[in-house]
Amino acid sequence: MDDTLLHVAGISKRFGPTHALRDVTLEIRGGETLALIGENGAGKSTLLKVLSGAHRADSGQMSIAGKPYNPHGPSDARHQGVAMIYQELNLAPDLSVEDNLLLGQPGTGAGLLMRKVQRNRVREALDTVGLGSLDPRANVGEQSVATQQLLEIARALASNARIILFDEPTSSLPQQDVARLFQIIHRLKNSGMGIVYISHFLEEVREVADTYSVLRDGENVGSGKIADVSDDQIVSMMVGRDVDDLYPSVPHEPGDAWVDVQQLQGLPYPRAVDLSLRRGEIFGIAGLVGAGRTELLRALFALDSGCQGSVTVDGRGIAKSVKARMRAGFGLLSEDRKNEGLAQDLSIIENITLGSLKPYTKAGFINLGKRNQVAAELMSKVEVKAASAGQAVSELSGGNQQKVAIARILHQHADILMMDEPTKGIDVGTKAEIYRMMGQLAAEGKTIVFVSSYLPELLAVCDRIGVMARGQLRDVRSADDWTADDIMAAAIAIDDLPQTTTTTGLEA
Ligand SMILES: Nc1ncnc2c1ncn2[C@@H]1O[C@H](COP(=O)(O)OP(=O)(O)OP(=O)(O)O)[C@@H](O)[C@H]1O
Repeated sequence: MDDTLLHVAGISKRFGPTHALRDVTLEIRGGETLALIGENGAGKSTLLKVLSGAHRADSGQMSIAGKPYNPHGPSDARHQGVAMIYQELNLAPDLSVEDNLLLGQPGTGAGLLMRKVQRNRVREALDTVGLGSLDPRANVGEQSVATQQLLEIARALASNARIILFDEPTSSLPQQDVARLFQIIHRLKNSGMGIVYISHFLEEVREVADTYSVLRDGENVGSGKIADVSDDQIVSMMVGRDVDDLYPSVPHEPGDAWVDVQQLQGLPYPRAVDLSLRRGEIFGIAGLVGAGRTELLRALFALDSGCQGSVTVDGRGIAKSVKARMRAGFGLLSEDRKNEGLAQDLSIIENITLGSLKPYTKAGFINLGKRNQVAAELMSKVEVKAASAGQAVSELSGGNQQKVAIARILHQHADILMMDEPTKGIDVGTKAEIYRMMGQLAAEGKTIVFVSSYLPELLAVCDRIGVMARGQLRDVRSADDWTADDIMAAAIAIDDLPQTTTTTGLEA
């Protein structure tokens, strides 16, 4: 018997000159989780948007349990049993849990009996996602990101979804919530639903998925059972060539200590941080979500008023202003690229060069040719995939936006590059390129401060690693003297009870 739940054949989708999907085919059975894998810009999110009714395909056919499926929009897709869980959560923060779960469903506000049926459905959905003790009248805006994500799933269940689509669902979750999410995905799958799951972490893919499909440049390049392929095989399908080293290292020798930080104090984090950084070293910072890692970088960059403490570079005290810190060589890659990082409506070129137009300006005129050439070189260095350098950043895939942000701090010629989760949302092949680039920059004598929640990359790439816990930089050692378990132990302060630990990271 054919137990195909979702069948997708010959789907194509263009955005102007960009062929985001070409003749894509996909199949999911009930009780199966399919991992959708591919480089940044390969078309994964576009495919999920077509499946969830947010985009209309230019051509191709879809069917659910043998019946044609052509959603007119996301709510029509939901009515037909397909729900999408986005990275950015989509609930109404001012409404109650119950109202959110019933939003857009037929019969809301109808008679008492209907209301009772609906309440039961909400209860059941909350139970299934492990939120049975949550008050349905509680306000959604007061819940944590992890709870809101579970509520999104509960909402899909309350609307009788048969197929749930997840677009990098772990990217903003702490590790203990990741484990819970995986349990729930397994539960949904075992109840006969079909799941599609996008992730850049192969460890995650192996943990949740039964089957995989790899997209490259919008085309299917491989599919099958996840147990039948190695990580190397998946990576070479993604990038179209063998990648022999996922953590390439460039020889570099850390030199003298030249940045000295004393008693750096924020409101309330960081707390009395002393730190010494050497030329040509990659200094990693590990820690749990909320431990103050981002705040430490912001304080070093003098972004928040009210910070105390001294920062010297080569023995010179540096004033407490962003301008002074930038002049002294500091550059910051923010984790929050949407709000703080990039101007979404401006082009790639403008985003890369806007911070420092001086090298191209003469008598008040900008030498556009030169500027464009430098931007193009940086784009190819970090391998930004775009229709053209003039394309608006908002039209790029998430990972490619991150690469533009990296190109921008390279353009500033910063000597002390502070990178907050620089590989978040970046595919494995490009991650390797970023590690290589960090090694090259260190070999040129630059200092890199690398905040990451993904322990394998910290351990493989850094010269030294410090662990932050509750605002303090507690323990700094040579990377060779750390293991993943030691880092976890240092990151979890004694009174922060450990729940689940893995060796892959401290958060997703
Ligand atoms: N609204 C849009 N306008 C123009 N181009 C778009 C639009 N949405 C996506 N694209 C392009 O379609 C291609 C596929 O993008 P998509 O977001 O599907 O990639 P992805 O595989 O999800 O990447 P990532 O891993 O970086 O999230 C990219 O080249 C992207 O720039």
